[in-house]
Amino acid sequence: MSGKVAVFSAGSWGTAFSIVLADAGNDIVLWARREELAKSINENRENPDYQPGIELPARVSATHDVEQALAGADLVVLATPSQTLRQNLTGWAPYVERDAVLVSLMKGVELGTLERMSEVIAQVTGAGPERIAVVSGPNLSPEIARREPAASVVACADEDVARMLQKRCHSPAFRPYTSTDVLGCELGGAYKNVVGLAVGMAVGLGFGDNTTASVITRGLAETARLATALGANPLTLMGLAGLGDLVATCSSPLSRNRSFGEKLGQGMTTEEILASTRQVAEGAKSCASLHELAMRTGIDAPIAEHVTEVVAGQITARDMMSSFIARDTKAETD
Ligand SMILES: NC(=O)C1=CN([C@@H]2O[C@H](COP(=O)(O)OP(=O)(O)OC[C@H]3O[C@@H](n4cnc5c(N)ncnc54)[C@H](O)[C@@H]3O)[C@@H](O)[C@H]2O)C=CC1
Ligand SMILES: O=C(CO)COP(=O)(O)O
Repeated sequence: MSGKVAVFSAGSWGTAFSIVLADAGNDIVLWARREELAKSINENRENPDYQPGIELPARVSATHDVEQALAGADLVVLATPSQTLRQNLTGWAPYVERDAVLVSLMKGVELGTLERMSEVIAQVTGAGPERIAVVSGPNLSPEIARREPAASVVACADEDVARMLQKRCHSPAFRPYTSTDVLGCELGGAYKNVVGLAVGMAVGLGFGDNTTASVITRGLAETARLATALGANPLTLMGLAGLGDLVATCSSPLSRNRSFGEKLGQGMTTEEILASTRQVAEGAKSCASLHELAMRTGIDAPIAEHVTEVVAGQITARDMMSSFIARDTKAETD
């Protein structure tokens, strides 16, 4: 099964996932925000800004023209920073083919509205749940771009659509599993970034594996508590889009969220860290929306709460770790 796929945009994950889709037999048009980047990708077969040193397959071409990217595409893959999706998609939506399936690769929750990316897509495009899908799993983009073996979850409320997407992105190095739990996959993906920040802070403070394993495990408990309260299948959180992604993010120096946390742990401020990178660390924004979502749902979320405070400069990473230990004691399963 193959066809034309439009990928928005040519950042780290959009570029790496284009390689997966091309290896699976699709023709990809990769939209780049900057015209000169699109030109450079077409001329040099490489995205020097986001996946340097990786040769792009012949099936991948780039454009800065939205209409050209979307014409005839039956799959539209969205990989912008989460907080920019609504505004961007509002401009792109008029050119999306009527029956195209919109696929979110994003791992964030919108500030203010507290909406997941699939909800933003539904509102902006009017697409029904059978046209909205999510891909989420332990997929650090530099490893995917190098075609190192990895698995992931493709979720859509309509199982037939999930199966179609599974076929469209099953490549020799990338193994997708289907799910109908869109909410569970999205919350797993967004929450692991926040836990990755907390783990990074512990690493930056010089703490070892007991500390990081404790934060990872309690992070998974916190994620599952909120996601299941909102209707997720608990097994999703034990799978690739939950535990799998949490392990990859929290253990890898390639993770931008973990690295961001590490710098906070070493004493840098959020502003200093943001000024030092062009890539997005979604957890630095979604910590606040997830904390608010947890409060609104009546769920205890100390990791999201404290990470939000550290990112906002209200407490230090060391304060956060002390507070985790000093909290009222309780049963593990409460
Ligand atoms: N990089 C990775 O390993 C993975 C990333 N993701 C998720 O994919 C999403 C995108 O992440 P990355 O590609 O890694 O980010 P990135 O920072 O590498 O690239 C972001 C892309 O969005 C564009 N962009 C930035 N601000 C924009 C704006 N205001 N309007 C339009 N375009 C804008 C940039 O030009 C760039 O093409 C995030 O939600 C991230 O959590 C998910 C799985 C893996
Ligand atoms: O989502 C990811 C891996 O699955 C990428 O993590 P970072 O955004 O922290 O780099």
